Amino acid sequence: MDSFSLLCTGALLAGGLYWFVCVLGPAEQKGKRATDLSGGSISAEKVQDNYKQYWSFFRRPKEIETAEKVPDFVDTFYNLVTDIYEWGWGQSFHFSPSIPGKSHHEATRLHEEMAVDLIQAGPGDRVLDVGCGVGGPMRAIAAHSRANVVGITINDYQVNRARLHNKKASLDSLCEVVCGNFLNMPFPDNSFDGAYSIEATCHAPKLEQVYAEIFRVLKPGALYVSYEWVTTDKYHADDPEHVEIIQGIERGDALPGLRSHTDIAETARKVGFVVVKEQDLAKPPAQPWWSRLKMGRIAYWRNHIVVTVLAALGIAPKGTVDVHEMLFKTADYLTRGGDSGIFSPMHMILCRKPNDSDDHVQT
Ligand SMILES: C=C(CC[C@@H](C)[C@H]1CC[C@H]2C3=CC[C@H]4[C@H](C)[C@@H](O)CC[C@]4(C)[C@H]3CC[C@]12C)C(C)C
Ligand SMILES: C[S@@+](CC[C@H](N)C(=O)[O-])C[C@H]1O[C@@H](n2cnc3c(N)ncnc32)[C@H](O)[C@@H]1O
Repeated sequence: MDSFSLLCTGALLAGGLYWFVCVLGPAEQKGKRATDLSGGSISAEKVQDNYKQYWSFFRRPKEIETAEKVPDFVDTFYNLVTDIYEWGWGQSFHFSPSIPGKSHHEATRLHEEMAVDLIQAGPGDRVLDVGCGVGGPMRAIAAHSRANVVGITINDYQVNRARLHNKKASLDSLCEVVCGNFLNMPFPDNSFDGAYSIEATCHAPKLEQVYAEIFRVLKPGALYVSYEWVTTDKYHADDPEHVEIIQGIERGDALPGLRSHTDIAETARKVGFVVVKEQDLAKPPAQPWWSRLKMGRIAYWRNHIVVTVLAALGIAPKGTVDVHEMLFKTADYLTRGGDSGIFSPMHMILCRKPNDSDDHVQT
């Protein structure tokens, strides 16, 4: 073999190795492998139909307004996206402000730890994670605070993923996961010492309903913190570009309608909470939360090729390509929402359930 052929063979082998390790391997550190992408609890042959069903909610707006149908629609969404999220983003399904000198992973963890620090939970406390996903935040929070965390999610595929990850991380003695609807939780009144929700209550058709449920299960005096998805004071409903961005975010993220930042504290007070603090964590001096989305663009193209090849080979379900394309477009709407400042995924509200002895004057 002459040296040119040797060079070509070497280059081919290196390229193949790169493809195997970087392309077919997890897109995100500790994520899922592309070859394991599934439709969650939906069988492979039904993924495409379920994707069409998901979109039909938006074609018939009356249907999405029917509040009782929203949890099923959200459940379908998470069957479709959970594996892709884990593969391309990791085990925490939320944003966090970028922190110079820190990795995405570290910034995510700090954002999660801040939630449990705000509700002042510690060893022996029983804390509720409202809309827990596959449990990335739950594990970080349990490890940081040593509190017992109980997570609830509507999606049974996520329950199994979260339990598996809890076991692997040796945190299953502190972390428990329940499948259920956060609008009607299977927990007794006054049974938690604290609660948090990270980018999850935006899926509730009526915020009042989920806040009232959280209020019910908290012990008097307990704290609750939420990171809410909202439109900011820069959003103008009469600007067609603003409307296009917000509708794009709603469609690509299974949202029954984004709320205004002004609705959050008002709703919390309405159900009986005392509002301790409210702050949009996306506002400067915080660094952009959407820079991670922007930086990932090349990887999304690569992922698109991987998903297309795997679906063509029958390794990934057919509809995976459509779901991936939807997420691709959603990433763009979210980036535009961040760049324009009309949208925030981290409007933080810290609330307290009053003690029975408190006078009920709202702060
Ligand atoms: C809180 C919610 C989810 C927020 C984010 C975790 C997800 C929102 C958009 C998602 C993604 C967009 C682009 C995908 C990309 C095309 C793919 O190749 C790899 C995965 C993505 C990066 C994916 C990851 C998760 C998001 C950033 C909502 C639902 C309330
Ligand atoms: C974007 S994910 C965030 C997950 C998690 N908080 C995290 O940051 O990784 C939203 C979560 O809310 C859950 N969810 C949405 N609607 C729900 C409902 N009605 N009842 C219970 N969980 C729900 C979803 O199943 C999903 O786990």
